[in-house]
Amino acid sequence: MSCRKRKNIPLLPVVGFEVRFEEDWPSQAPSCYHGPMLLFDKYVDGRKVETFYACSAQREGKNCSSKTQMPWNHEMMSYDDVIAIHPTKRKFCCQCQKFIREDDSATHIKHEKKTGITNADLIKPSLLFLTPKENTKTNAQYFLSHNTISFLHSTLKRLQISHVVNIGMPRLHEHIQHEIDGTMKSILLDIDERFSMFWPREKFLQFNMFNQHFFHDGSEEIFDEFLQNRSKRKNIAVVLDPPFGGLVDCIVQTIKWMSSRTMDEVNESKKFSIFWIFPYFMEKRITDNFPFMSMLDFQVDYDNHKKFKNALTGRKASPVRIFTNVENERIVLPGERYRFCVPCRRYVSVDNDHCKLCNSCPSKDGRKCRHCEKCKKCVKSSKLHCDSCKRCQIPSHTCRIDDVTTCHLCGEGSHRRKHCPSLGAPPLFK
Ligand SMILES: C[S@+](CC[C@H](N)C(=O)[O-])C[C@H]1O[C@@H](n2cnc3c(N)ncnc32)[C@H](O)[C@@H]1O
Ligand SMILES: [Zn+2]
Ligand SMILES: [Zn+2]
Ligand SMILES: [Zn+2]
Ligand SMILES: [Zn+2]
Ligand SMILES: [Zn+2]
Ligand SMILES: [Zn+2]
Repeated sequence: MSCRKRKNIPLLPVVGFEVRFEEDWPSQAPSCYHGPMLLFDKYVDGRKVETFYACSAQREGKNCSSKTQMPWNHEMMSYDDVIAIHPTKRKFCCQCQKFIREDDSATHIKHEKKTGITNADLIKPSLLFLTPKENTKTNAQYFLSHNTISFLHSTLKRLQISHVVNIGMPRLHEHIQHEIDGTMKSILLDIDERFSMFWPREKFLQFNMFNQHFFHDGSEEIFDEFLQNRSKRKNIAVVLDPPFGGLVDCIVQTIKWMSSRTMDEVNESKKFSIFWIFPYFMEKRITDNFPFMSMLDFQVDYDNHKKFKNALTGRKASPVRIFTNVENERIVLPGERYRFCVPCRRYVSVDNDHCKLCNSCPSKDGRKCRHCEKCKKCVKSSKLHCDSCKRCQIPSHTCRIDDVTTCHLCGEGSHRRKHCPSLGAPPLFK
């Protein structure tokens, strides 16, 4: 194949940020409303140019304006307040996203409201009440589809999990609460304070997963009580669905922190099952930190995420996967879209053909692969081998001397370091 050669393309500086966890962090760090700030190193073309503290939650970087409590927090009723009101008298203002007190009705006269709210309704906040905060970079609040939730739930059941820590996973938490037998216990850790109107403190703690900060006194004790092995044996799982713009290193820290909190009497950190929802192209970043984790072929989808739809619906295939430390052969991927690969000992997508030469089912993005003799590995079937680039490329590519189209952070070819999702840039299909 011949390729167009273009030289002298001006190269833009490659800017990147890395978070640094010092020994004495967080005690030395300044704080904002979201807890201790993170220490960032800024790199331009691989050279460190600046070191600064920034808010851990607001991915807009340094400009966290929320030094104190959000003003409307004070007006929000607590779960205890809500539950004390008779169901026929409960009123929720959809526009203001809060329950209304009798004497405050006038303010909301023109707003859309829900009334006659039963206790059964209250355990479905994300399904019935809350408008996803999807536009703010801080929240990236997309709710997982029913299909994905059922898969996660049946997997937890099959693994005989007794206690589930849901970090940024409101839908799964709700789903577990619906269980009739109620044998599985679950707690939600999320930064969205609106959940405190729907759950008692034993079931919801306002928490920042990027710096392990709890927003209210007494939360740590509640969390430890949930985790720790008293007399009964607990089989714990942590399920995380972080905003994709979040930093991998911070989530890694949070998992290590969880591990240190599950110490049992003999001072040994108890093993727990991890399910971390993240895009497939972050695989290397995750497995570099946690070599014991692997990526499932299951495609995760969201209800309100226009870009990440299930392949079955004919819309764009989801790039979102689940990373886990559980042996893959114990996780049964459901339905006709998946099959069990005997040599790989794991379930894979039916399109992910086993390659005898690579000895794996190599597809990452759900699309078919082809083995390239020259590259000595499987590549996306849409690519052809380019002799100038010495690797397989899309046919329309431009050969370049420097491989500037590969991201230095995650190694993915679709963006540069500057646009890497791990740095807070909107990640996909730009
Ligand atoms: C379920 S959504 C999933 C978003 C999806 N991974 C994406 O980026 O498109 C993320 C959840 O995490 C919560 N969340 C966002 N930032 C958080 C933080 N710093 N700490 C804890 N929870 C957070 C949101 O409120 C939301 O419920
Ligand atoms: Zn902040
Ligand atoms: Zn209102
Ligand atoms: Zn295979
Ligand atoms: Zn191959
Ligand atoms: Zn090739
Ligand atoms: Zn080329």
